[in-house]
Amino acid sequence: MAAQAQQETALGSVHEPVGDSAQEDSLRDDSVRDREISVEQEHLDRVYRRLEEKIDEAEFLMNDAAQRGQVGTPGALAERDAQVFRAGVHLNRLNNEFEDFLFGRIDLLLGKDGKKGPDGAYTAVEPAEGAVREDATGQYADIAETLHIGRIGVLDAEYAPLVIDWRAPAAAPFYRSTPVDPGRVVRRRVIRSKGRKVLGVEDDLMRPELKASLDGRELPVIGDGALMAALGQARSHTMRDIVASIQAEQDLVIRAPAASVTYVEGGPGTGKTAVALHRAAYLLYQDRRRYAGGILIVSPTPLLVAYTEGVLPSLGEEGQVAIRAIGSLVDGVEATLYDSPAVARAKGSYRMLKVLRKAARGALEPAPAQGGRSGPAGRFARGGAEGAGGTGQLAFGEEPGTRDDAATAPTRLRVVAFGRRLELETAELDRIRRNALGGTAPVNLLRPRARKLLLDALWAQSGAGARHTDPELAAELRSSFDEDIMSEDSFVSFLDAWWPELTPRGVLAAMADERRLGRWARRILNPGEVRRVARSLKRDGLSVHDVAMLDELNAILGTPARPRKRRELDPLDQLTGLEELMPVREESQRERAERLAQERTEYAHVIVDEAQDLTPMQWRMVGRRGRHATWTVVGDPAQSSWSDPDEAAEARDEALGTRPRRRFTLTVNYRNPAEIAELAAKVLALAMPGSQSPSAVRSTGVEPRFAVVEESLARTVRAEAARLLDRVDGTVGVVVAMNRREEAARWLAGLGDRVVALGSLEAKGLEYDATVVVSPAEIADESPAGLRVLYVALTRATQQLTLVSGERDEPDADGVPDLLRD
Ligand SMILES: Nc1ncnc2c1ncn2[C@@H]1O[C@H](COP(=O)(O)OP(=O)(O)OP(=O)(O)O)[C@@H](O)[C@H]1O
Repeated sequence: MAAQAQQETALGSVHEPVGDSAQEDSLRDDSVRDREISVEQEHLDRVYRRLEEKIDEAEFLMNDAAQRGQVGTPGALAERDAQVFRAGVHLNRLNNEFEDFLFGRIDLLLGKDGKKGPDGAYTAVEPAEGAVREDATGQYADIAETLHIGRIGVLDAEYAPLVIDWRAPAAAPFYRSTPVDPGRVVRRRVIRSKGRKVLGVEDDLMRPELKASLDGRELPVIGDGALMAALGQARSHTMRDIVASIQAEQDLVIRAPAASVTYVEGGPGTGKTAVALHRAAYLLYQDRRRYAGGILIVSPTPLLVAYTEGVLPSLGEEGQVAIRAIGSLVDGVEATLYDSPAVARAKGSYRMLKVLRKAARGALEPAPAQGGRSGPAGRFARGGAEGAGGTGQLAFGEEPGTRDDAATAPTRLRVVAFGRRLELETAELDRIRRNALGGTAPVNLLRPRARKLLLDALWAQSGAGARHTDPELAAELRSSFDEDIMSEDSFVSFLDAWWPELTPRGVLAAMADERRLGRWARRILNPGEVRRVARSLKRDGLSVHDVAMLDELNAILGTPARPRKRRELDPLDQLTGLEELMPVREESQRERAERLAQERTEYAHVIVDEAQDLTPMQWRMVGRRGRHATWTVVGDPAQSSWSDPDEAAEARDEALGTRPRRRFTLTVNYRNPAEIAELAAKVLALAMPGSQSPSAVRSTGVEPRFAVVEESLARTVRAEAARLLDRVDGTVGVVVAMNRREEAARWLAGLGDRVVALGSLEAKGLEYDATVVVSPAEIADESPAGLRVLYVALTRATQQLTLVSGERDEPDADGVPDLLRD
């Protein structure tokens, strides 16, 4: 398996012909390596000199702009602003991207890149005829062109490229060429540098059969290839970019045209998350104006957001991309709680949509009386307007209900109009409410309709209409009747209390009342589900699934139009000199960008990571943020923790609409060594019989270890975690069933910050040098999707895996739990 993957991923490593003894070989290797490093160092020095010139230019531009500013005509001021802004951006980019921005090189045969393909990469990259020649010893050729690839493009003074931006079409062969399909590339080199110093080079040979020469010398090849070097590195708590070693099948996804939906499936460790992040950077590079509308990346957990959020800045992209956990998609809300599987199932499914629609309308009704106490009826009915004279005097006592608490709604309305006492009783008010709520319009937008129906009823009761047969006179009278009543503060207060503006949180709070929820969920949820959901809504704090419910309620309730706020004074309007302008301009640019990002509710492109986990309700929430967007959806059905994948697929298709799908599959597992991948495949066979696991790209020779609990679970897990900490340089993750999260953190106390405990659902997307998976049976039994969750847990390690089994796992004599035996 591993060998086959190696072939496909261009990992060939061929060294320059060397001498007789091993020692001679190694000396010679070192001197070739040093020579190659100094070649790249020379190039990097040239690039830095050029960058310094560019910085001088940018500074000159800014000073020049400052002088022009003193002229003071409006035209000159506008030009000054524009120049200062451009120069500032330029300077900022140069300063930020100075570190480690040159990372690649390709040496190419003679030939010409063809036209740009639909994905922006060059098509027809075949060598020119005669570029490869043949003699008795085999094929030979000269290197005709060398390109250096980096995080941004740099041109020399004559506009020749010193560095090509990794996203430019000309850089595509750096990623696309493989030994199977090399195009013009003979050697692909990854350059490791820190600041201004080149530290090393790693080469992959794309045409190992070819004897190629560069400037009259045979082309040397150094190292075992960049991919292997990258994969072997210890993991930290943050993800690294893979810009220097993106593989061909991944590059196809990264550069796929943005129109419609790019749909990517692939097993654990195939680089889906990495690819999604690099794709965001690529799309911005391709069409910055289009994506000024923002790119949203939806991630399953805050842990994965924290793990991945450094990648885009390292690729030079930040501002336009928002990475949000699915529980933080609604502004101002951060879900920290997890629901039990049964509650999650009820809250996440389409059934909940029906319940919410009923709740949103039902929340306007007064809550049933509790424990023998009367409902709110009496509290709002206080006669007292009688005799006050005038028109439209309304009387009811006490404070009106708060917006979030429809339970205090009044149940009687008294008003004196045209000298008559008019009164609407509970039954009439209820009838009017039901009438106003007919149809599906958002509840908060129905208030004018409800007000109109109230006035109709009061008018009818007054009998004034019947007394005037002249329709014009009657209409005039009616309109003054309405105006008088509506201008009374007390009528407005009654309306506020009887038809308050409902908030999503208010409705959710109303659903925590089991009796009310029971009414709204009749024949939709079973009584057990009603009880559990209501109980879960009583807790302080929100769960991930509550957030999708809040967002749905927001759409169901609607927001009435509000009077516009006065435009705030722009501080820029107040300033004169450049000294003042610079910091404020900088500040307000950033602030403005942040404000825009906060206010943004729709995006130009939406990327969904771990898409297999979204519930139908979550798909609806995400769908609302990309109604006019193009999409990239990455996921792995075999890792889904949602119990009803068919229902989720239906919701996904609804969110994505009729946009055409372009499908890709990633097939190579870059994370797990073959030894771990093979063990995980056993669980995959149980979880999703017949599905294919990705091929592991490397093997470590270290088999997974099986440990059995002896004295106590806590001790065994702690000892196994400590053992792994000794064996790897980077991180160790201890994955337990969700209900053991807190105790597991205590078991590991004092072992240092290289080790973390996490619940099975939190392990999504993360990776560690080594993992301890605690009681596979517990994880598998947690939910109907438990086996798939276990598959996720087993595929988190880059080097070593230990399984700890308790009694429930029924380990055999070798400690192998029942679930993982052949
Ligand atoms: N081309 C590459 N070069 C170097 N490292 C890579 C490459 N592709 C993937 N990786 C590494 O492989 C690991 C897995 O990648 P990633 O997390 O993106 O996979 P995934 O498909 O999202 O996995 P999962 O489905 O398990 O969450 C990461 O450490 C990533 O950096």
